[in-house]
Amino acid sequence: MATATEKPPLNSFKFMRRRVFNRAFAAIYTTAISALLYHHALTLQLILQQSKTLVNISISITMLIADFLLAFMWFTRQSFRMNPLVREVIPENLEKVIFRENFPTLDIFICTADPFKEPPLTVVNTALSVMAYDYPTDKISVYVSDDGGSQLTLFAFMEAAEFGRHWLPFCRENNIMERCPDAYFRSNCSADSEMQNIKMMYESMKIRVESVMEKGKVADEYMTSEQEHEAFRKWTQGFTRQQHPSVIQVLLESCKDKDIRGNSMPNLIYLSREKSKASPHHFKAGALNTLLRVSAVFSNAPVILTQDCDMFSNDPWTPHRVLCFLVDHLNWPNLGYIQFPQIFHGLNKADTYGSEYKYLFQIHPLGMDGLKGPNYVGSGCFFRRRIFFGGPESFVQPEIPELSPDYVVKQPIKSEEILKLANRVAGCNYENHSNWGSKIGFKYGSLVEDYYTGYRLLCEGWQSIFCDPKRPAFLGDIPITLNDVLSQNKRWCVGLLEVVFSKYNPFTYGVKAMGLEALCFGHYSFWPFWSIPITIYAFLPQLTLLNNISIFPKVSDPWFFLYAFLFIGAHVQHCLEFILGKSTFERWWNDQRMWLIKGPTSFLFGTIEYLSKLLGIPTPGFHVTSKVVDDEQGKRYDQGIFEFGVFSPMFVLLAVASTISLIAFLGGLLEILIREGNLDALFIQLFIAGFVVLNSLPIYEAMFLRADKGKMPTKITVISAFIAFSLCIVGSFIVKM
Ligand SMILES: O=c1ccn([C@@H]2O[C@H](COP(=O)(O)OP(=O)(O)O[C@H]3O[C@H](CO)[C@@H](O)[C@H](O)[C@H]3O)[C@@H](O)[C@H]2O)c(=O)[nH]1
Ligand SMILES: [Mn+2]
Repeated sequence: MATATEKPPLNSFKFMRRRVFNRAFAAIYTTAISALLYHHALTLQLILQQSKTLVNISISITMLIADFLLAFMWFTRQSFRMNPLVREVIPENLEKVIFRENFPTLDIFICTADPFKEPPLTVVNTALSVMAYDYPTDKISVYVSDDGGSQLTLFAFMEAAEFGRHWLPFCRENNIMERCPDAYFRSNCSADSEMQNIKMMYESMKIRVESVMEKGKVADEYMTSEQEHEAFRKWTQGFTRQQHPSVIQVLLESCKDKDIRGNSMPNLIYLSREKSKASPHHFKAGALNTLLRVSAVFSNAPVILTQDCDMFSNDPWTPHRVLCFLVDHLNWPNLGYIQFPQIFHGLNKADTYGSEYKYLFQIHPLGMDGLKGPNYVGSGCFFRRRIFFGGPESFVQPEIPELSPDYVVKQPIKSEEILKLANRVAGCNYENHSNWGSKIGFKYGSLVEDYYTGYRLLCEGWQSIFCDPKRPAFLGDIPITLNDVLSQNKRWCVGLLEVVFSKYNPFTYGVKAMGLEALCFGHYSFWPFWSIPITIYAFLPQLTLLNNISIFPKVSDPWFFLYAFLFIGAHVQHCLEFILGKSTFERWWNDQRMWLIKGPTSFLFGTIEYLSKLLGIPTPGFHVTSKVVDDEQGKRYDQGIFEFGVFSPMFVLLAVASTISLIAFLGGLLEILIREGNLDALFIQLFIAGFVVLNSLPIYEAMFLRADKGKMPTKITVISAFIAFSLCIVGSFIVKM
């Protein structure tokens, strides 16, 4: 073992050169924005002096509001650009610094919530991929939280425990990188008999799980031991997803269960916390807090990984990379978590729905890493257990000593006493009158529990680190229909607004606690507000264009160049950032298109849903994203065809906005070409309408040209065309008032 002085390095970082450019550009752009606001003030003054009509005044004020909000969002976004840094880890050096026997134990949490939206086989694959980490197996404990309370999921895990005994040694002996069985078998085929053998085992597990799924329950013939019968007896008549006792099943016990080579297996524990309609369960945050407690009782590892059920491990060395930061304790006494990016497999070439969320998951975290650290994104994040119990200097003691992060578990996990305690802390009333969700554990109060928890932890004084290795550490599923994408985004918006309107608002509370970093969180929290400028820009320039009212500077006016610079500058910078982040022009185009689409849909409807919730109108809460792929939809997705198909009120507004732009663009062109209208004065409006039309091409196609199941439902096309024409008529009446 190397001595302290000659310890080889485990990690390094460097600030990105582009921060210099970012800062210079930010200075120039700030000047331009100030000029824009000044121009707005001038216009408004002029209008008031000329005592024009109420309509003119309202138009000016509305455009001012839109531009002000865009400017504000731009301003907060610069926080990500001031100090980006990249890190590197050298896991090859790890075992020169710390012996394998001294690696800390690791508790891995996997959350699932619905066997029909999250197929148990997917969850099982995720679990197997992390059980097979290149890490001392007796130091790993995998906990599966099943909020769906489904015997189907438990059954799949019983099968997985058996299959794992073959899979783990197979991966180890063949030094396989893809330790998620499904991903491995999809990309490898060989005639090698060992591989054929294990593939057959996997297939037979798959068949068993799928046939149980089809039947909807686990029939007696599938239960092999008395222990299994015992476990499934919990599913009595009155057992429903919303109301049932806790189910905790130890499927593998590291000190007893061995793989086929005689090496120990990791602990594998199935948990479905108690649910009752009478007590709130706080969705995923509640599930994670139960996992924190139950895992404390069984193994209480100092390091925790949280994982969504569809995010499998793509690199067995990930824990090594994490340790490269964690063993460096002295440098980072306040280091609380290490976040890996969410990266997705199965994206189509163009990334039609911008599902990569390049900024959210890959570009912005680099910027935050140069400040206090990246936000927590719900999956692929390694925590120190201690972080959940108060700030670095202010430890908060949990109500029972067994849950304390420094408590040492003394009994075997299947002992009567331990199981009893585990069931107690998984009870739905356990958290009543306690600090869970406020001072201890994952924080309650927002549907984006990841964003909110990360934010609060950094406010408490913890730091975090972003680790983005070349080979993605995890790969996840993406929603492949527009409705799923927008519903997910809408849920996020509701959660973000819950934070904006709480006492922890990033611009007030956050700025005091963490300075510049708070603007990053503030920027995200204001996402739903984007609906205001985008919706204004989707309607106002178009409706005024149709009525020959000019609302922007003429092309011959020097102020025109300011508008041109602001538009081109922002778009070119985004596009460059995208391409430098190893993406393509096409993906950038779709990303900006999705941003426009979200304006009058998810951003706006998220805001409405939040307001309804305030008024006590029931809302869907945490609507889990479906991970099941319909074959036809999958095909269309691969071809890059937009998927509408269902009747969603969000689509109505989207179709109205696109139709109005089309009418305005064609009307404007006619006016200018045939009647020699004033191109000089109307150019910007014509350009905006044209830009929306260009972005809306797939929407027109879905409304008017397609016949497949994914087209815009005819009902929506008719309703929205009717609304669009009515709006045009009403608009022309109003301006003539
Ligand atoms: O009551 C619930 C609801 C959800 N989940 C789990 O939470 C995870 C995320 O749910 P999903 O429907 O996939 O949401 P997404 O919007 O795709 O997830 C992103 O956004 C969430 C916050 O809204 C984060 O929790 C996730 O980590 C992040 O990937 C899944 O594993 C679910 O099983 C639960 O355990 N209990
Ligand atoms: Mn997800």
